[in-house]
Amino acid sequence: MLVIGLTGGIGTGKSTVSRLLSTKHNLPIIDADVLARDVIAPGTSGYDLVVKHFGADRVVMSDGVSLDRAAIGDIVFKDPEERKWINGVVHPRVRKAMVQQILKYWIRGEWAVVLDVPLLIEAGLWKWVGEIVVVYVSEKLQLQRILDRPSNPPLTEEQAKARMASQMPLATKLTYATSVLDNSGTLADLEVQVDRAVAKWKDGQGGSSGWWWRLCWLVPPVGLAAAWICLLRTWWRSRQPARRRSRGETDGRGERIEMSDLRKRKGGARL
Ligand SMILES: CC(C)(COP(=O)(O)OP(=O)(O)OC[C@H]1O[C@@H](n2cnc3c(N)ncnc32)[C@H](O)[C@@H]1O)[C@@H](O)C(=O)NCCC(=O)NCCS
Ligand SMILES: Nc1ncnc2c1ncn2[C@@H]1O[C@H](COP(=O)(O)OP(=O)(O)OP(=O)(O)O)[C@@H](O)[C@H]1O
Repeated sequence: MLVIGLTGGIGTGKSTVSRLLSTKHNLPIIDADVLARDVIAPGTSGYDLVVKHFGADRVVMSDGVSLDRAAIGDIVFKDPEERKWINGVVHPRVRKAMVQQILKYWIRGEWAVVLDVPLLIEAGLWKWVGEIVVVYVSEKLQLQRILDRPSNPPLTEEQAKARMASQMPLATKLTYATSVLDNSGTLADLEVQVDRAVAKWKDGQGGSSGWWWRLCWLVPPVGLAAAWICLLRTWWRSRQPARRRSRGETDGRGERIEMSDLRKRKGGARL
């Protein structure tokens, strides 16, 4: 089963792409935002921790039970330490729920599953998926779409900018991508790109017969070996010097490669 990691920035169009993948292409979707709500819903250990940490007077609504998500958002998107704290509560629980759902879809014999995770790269989950799809728009359009989106209560420009700033820049996320969906155009433009991406993934899984994923499913040792190869390939691609440089990594190895590139260009002159 191909595990597709779908990511991007807040408001770049991940849910819009998920909807297309689910309704048009029948792919199962695991939505991290939904799981992140479930794991701090009333009655969970996550809820108790959040209420105890932030204080019921700040984050519980007037009904005495429901969490005031806007109030929590105002705290955590302004304060990196508080964001780190809530991530520490939510992320391990979301990861566990995701693994359970992936297993469920694998047992069902699905050929692929989509993980819609806004923080796929930030949280390091990109290492565990076979495809990394980044939904991209410019920062200007991103802000515009967040502000235009119907939400209750609507986000102010300041709140939207605080959320954007709390995430890794989209340009850096692009350097991890195995597929990029440019959502700067119309919904029809996006749909064409989604169709093309699905066709590519299907090809990789054995085309219309799906012989390859069926073999992996029916013979688990083959499936396991294929999964390891797939993870190694994702990891290897991410180590490529060009990708590392473009996301600003300047460790020794990257610098040496740049220097040797320069040497070649200068006809071997000493630098
Ligand atoms: C702070 C909370 C309560 C605000 O809830 P609210 O309903 O207003 O927003 P919602 O959950 O729908 O998130 C909207 C978007 O905000 C961005 N976002 C959410 N949490 C984070 C975070 N910790 N860091 C950066 N961006 C985030 C994502 O792009 C997400 O799609 C909520 O976002 C939360 O619990 N966040 C911490 C857990 C988390 O990281 N969730 C993201 C998926 S794992
Ligand atoms: N191509 C498009 N043209 C116009 N509007 C769009 C397009 N794609 C998405 N939108 C709109 O932009 C807004 C943000 O899209 P969406 O909710 O899919 O983003 P998201 O990445 O899932 O956001 P979040 O990180 O908050 O979950 C929505 O109101 C959506 O309808």
